[in-house]
Amino acid sequence: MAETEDLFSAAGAALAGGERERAERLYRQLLERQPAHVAAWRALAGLLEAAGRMQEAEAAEREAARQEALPLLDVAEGLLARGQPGKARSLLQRVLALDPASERALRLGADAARVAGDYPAALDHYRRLAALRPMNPLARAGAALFAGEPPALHAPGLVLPSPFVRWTDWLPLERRDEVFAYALSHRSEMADATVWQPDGYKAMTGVRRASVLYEPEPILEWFVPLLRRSLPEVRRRLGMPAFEVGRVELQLTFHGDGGFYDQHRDTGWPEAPAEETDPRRISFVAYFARRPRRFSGGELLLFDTDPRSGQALRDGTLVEPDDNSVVFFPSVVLHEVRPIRLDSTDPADGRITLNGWIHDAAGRAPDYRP
Ligand SMILES: O=C(O)CCC(=O)C(=O)O
Ligand SMILES: [Fe+2]
Repeated sequence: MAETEDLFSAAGAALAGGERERAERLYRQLLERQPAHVAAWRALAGLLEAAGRMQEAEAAEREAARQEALPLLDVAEGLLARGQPGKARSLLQRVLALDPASERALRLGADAARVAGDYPAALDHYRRLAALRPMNPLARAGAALFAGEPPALHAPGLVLPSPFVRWTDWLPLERRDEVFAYALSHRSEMADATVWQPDGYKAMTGVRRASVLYEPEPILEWFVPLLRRSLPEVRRRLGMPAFEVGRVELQLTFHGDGGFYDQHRDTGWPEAPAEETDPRRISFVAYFARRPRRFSGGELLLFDTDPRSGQALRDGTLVEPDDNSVVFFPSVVLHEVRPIRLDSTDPADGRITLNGWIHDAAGRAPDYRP
């Protein structure tokens, strides 16, 4: 280190003494030893510019910016891993201002935007990555997903954002109001939500806290046909092969203050018997809430999954539980409901969903993995 600083001073002195060639040689020597020396790159860039060697000067300036951005990328990645996407995003904006071609900043920026539920920003980052690396599978998959297009490619083995389809302002308003009113008038009939255990379904408040009303008849009648009509488009965008639709499970679910559902997949938690959940292909959740929402939290998180281990690698994509929005995702995708905070006991202030699963009539274990 001391040696490089000596070189830096010597180069500066040479420059001040008008010995441009010697200064250049010294800066280059220094940078060979310490390529991360931002000030040396900048000094070299200035020297080259003064000599009219514009292309070389620009290259040195770009390298200075790239080297300045590198440590910020590590910090941003750490912030993201510690659940601070907001801070990570502002840092990454700085990095991209310095070095617009930083693939790592674009990847991290897309991750940070996804986990903040900012899909337009995620799309923008994937598109910029795709412009730099047109064949990069992550760039192509991310750009297609957030543009609402079918998956661009089949890339088994890669960790890609889990596919989903989300629509806002989904139901006609009368239908939206009908569900909301039905949920409120049947609130007292809802039972504690359960999860599967080897000795049967159990309420386990350390894993899931919610109330459920199974198969709400008057809603089923029109809701299930509506789902069926949406299915071709949903399947297309999930890149899911056609299957013969079997049963559709439907439930009305309520989350109040403290409600949540830990990480799980709807095809079994941690391992449900095949006959219980194997036929589930597509999970759907339609959200109902007061506008503006009175509760905070309660977002759905779709994890990025390592296809080899089946474990969640990253928080993935956040889905806001906006009133009258709906989300569809493959039932094999790992997900969770983040804790809900609410300082009211009025059920109308809570998080109401119509959620369930579309079955494959053949009922086999899924041959589809996202
Ligand atoms: O309420 C949600 O957003 C998801 C619910 C869920 O994961 C489930 O019921 O299996
Ligand atoms: Fe689920």
